[in-house]
Amino acid sequence: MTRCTLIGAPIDSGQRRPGCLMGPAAYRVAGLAQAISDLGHAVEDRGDLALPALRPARCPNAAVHSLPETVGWTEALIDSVDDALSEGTLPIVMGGDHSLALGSVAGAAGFAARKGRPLFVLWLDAHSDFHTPLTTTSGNLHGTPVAYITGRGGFDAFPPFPAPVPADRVCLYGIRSVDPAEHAALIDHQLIPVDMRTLDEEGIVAPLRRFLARVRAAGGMLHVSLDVDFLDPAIAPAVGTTVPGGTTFREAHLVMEMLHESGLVTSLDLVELNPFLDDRGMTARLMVDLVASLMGRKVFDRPTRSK
Ligand SMILES: NC(=[NH2+])NCCC[C@H](N)C(=O)O
Ligand SMILES: [Mn+2]
Ligand SMILES: [Mn+2]
Repeated sequence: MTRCTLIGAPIDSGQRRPGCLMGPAAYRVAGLAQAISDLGHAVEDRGDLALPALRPARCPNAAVHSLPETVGWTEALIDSVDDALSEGTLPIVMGGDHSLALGSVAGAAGFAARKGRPLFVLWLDAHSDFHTPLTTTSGNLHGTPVAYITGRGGFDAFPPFPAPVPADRVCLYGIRSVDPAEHAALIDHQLIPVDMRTLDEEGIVAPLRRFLARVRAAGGMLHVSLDVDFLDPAIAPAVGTTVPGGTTFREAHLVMEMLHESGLVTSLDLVELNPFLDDRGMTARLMVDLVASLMGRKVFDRPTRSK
């Protein structure tokens, strides 16, 4: 039995297409808490975070937008994720765009540092999100958390990242859209993504097994950040940054089932769901279903619907 804390993060400011702020509501409507408690776990929904009073923040890159909001959300998430971990629970952050991971991973990193445990990050995404505020050309800060997590510069407006995560403890999984500046920086940091080509060749299991073995051997904590666009847009249309060629239903579930069996996951983000773009809730429901697999639902536990 795991105790889970649901944290609503109604955040839209990391990109330009409105709708992600409805994410937490969609997860509640799709029955996230029930799906987890049906598996025998305890769940507490803390409701939605509020944006703290904004302080001015500036960035030399004129493309960057919504910096004060993003800094504010980052601060709120650092505290709520750290609190949930300190209470011995598994925080599940219901986003909200991926900029929320600036705060959720920083909160997990602060906690891990106090416990003297290494933090590992599994980034399930079509994108590497490795821009800094200085290199992004879209100006959308949801494309930057992996740079913040690994301690790259350019985040002067943000709280200093507690104990930056070395690049070799970050596993980018399912990647198939990387901007030129990100690509150069990935090479620089020797951060080799497990891209879709690799998954095509090796299968979804082997690279994940290798990573999880390293987390276990190090006695690490594991933060999982699940971006809706990790999934193929055919099965998960409710996202503003679709890229064809994503993971299938079974590949994604297999990842979640392996994560469950590993027993290593200590915090989780659900990001980029834009319910405004959904098709009768199919993406929200799939995300809830994936969380259920992560929390212990087995492949046999599926009902057959007649008609
Ligand atoms: N979390 C995401 N969906 N990120 C998409 C980022 C796309 C692109 N690399 C950008 O920086 O604008
Ligand atoms: Mn992302
Ligand atoms: Mn993405």
